[in-house]
Amino acid sequence: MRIVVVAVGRVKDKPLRAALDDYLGRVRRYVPCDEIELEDAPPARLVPLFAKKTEGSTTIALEVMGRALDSPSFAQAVERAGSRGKGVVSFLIGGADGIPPETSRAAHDRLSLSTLTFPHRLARLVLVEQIYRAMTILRGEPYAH
Ligand SMILES: C[S@@+](CC[C@H](N)C(=O)[O-])C[C@H]1O[C@@H](n2cnc3c(N)ncnc32)[C@H](O)[C@@H]1O
Repeated sequence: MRIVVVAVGRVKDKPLRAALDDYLGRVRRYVPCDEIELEDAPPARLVPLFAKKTEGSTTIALEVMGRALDSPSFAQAVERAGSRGKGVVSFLIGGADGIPPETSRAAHDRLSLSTLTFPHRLARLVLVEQIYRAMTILRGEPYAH
């Protein structure tokens, strides 16, 4: 399995960047994981960008109104997605205006992290933490605090 996080916006805030890098590093102990940042743009420009960056992968759009899962079920969903096709799982995070509807419709799955709406950079951090948690669940290993 390989994981790609495709997110709108750059994380420039140092503490947030450090927290993201910490969890990305933890995920990379288990699987290769890339982070791709897209410039925020109108939907007409974002749709082809998302499509290009996720070509050939199984795509999971992160949306407030997506399927709500607990962490063990999220881990199963990641494992299932990783067993499809080439084994590349792309997670999509939108910008301030969310994921374009066309990109959302094209995704293989739509998952929610909470019924609360987070700023996109914070949603990215919660997502990467949950991917790390999923890896520990799938391997039956303790979560390192
Ligand atoms: C500020 S939110 C976008 C809000 C926008 N009005 C909408 O309804 O999509 C920015 C991005 O963060 C992610 N996000 C924020 N809260 C989320 C949540 N609870 N579950 C999943 N993704 C979330 C989504 O990818 C969303 O596109």
